[in-house]
Amino acid sequence: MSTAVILMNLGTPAQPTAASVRRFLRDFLSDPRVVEIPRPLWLTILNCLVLPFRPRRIAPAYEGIWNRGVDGARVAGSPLLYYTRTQAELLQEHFYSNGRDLVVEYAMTYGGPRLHQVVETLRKKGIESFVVFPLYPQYSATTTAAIYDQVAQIFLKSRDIPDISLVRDYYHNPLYINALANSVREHWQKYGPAEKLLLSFHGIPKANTEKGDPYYRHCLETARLLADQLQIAGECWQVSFQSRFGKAEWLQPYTDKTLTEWGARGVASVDVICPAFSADCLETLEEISVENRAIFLDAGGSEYRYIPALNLRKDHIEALAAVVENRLPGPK
Ligand SMILES: C=CC1=C(C)c2cc3[nH]c(cc4nc(cc5[nH]c(cc1n2)c(C)c5CCC(=O)O)C(CCC(=O)O)=C4C)c(C)c3C=C
Ligand SMILES: [Fe+2]
Ligand SMILES: [Fe+2]
Repeated sequence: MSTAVILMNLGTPAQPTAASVRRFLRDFLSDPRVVEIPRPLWLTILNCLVLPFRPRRIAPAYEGIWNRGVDGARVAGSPLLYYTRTQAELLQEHFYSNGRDLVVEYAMTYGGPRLHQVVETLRKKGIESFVVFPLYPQYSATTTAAIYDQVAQIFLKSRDIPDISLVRDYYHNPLYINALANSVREHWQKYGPAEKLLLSFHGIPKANTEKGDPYYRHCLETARLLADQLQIAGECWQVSFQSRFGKAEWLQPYTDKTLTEWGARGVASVDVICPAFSADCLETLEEISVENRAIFLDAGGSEYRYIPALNLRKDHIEALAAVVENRLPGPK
């Protein structure tokens, strides 16, 4: 039976323009998995307060990262799209060279390419079995479950549903933790370790955790496993949460507040890693590498270094391959 792996990530605007960002945000923020405020109220806020203003504010930030990957490397268009597409190509090469007859494609939850289009094209090519792989190591209903919903929606009216396997999470996968640890060690070899290592995860509303979303627990477990592997003392590292949106309380401690406190308290140098992002994107290349750097330096810090996402690292592609292999029938 021919099998396809579909790597999935969040999605990104088609262009770094206000019109394009508006289209993307409308699609993304209309998903009830992403914002759980009661529908009529949220749609009013979205249409009257968010979509008329946020795209114009965010478009310049997208402009700033467009065609530029980590360390200023030239990439085509949106870094998130570039890294996801190239991850799919590298994973395809990995399987070819290991004699595995698997097709690897990619899709985005919002924007494009859409999952339903990718699935349709693959089915026309005779694919009968799918591994849908959200590139979110830590499960959250706001991200991973949104992809499960799309899979269910695609086959809602089908009689003959193909074999589908969905990867729920890989926050404690040893190869993923190992790739993170290697990336930190290589960074330390280049620059020497900073006084503190900040593990900044994308936030979600605190209420989601209270209602049972395991994301917070998954983040803490990834952090503990990484710190164990790096053998760093408790006072040298901390978890924080970035990218909050709206007025409600999100998971704490917040990344920007933590950096302000550290700068003011005399912490001179900090390394920042973002383990929830499998690819560099707006939230790492702009929010972490530019905005939060300025916050730390303004607060009194002197050295701020961002450790890139795992992106196209060989050990990352091998970790993704291992997660896929676990989903396939046959000897492991
Ligand atoms: C409104 C609520 C949001 C939740 C909940 C949320 C969860 C969440 N997001 C990611 C990963 C990414 N988010 C990205 C951008 C982004 N996220 C939100 C809002 C929420 N995210 C917005 C509004 C945006 C767009 C930018 C902005 O307007 O500020 C991205 C980057 C996209 C890109 O184009 O580069 C990623 C990736 C995770 C992992 C997560 C929950 C665990
Ligand atoms: Fe987000
Ligand atoms: Fe952000």
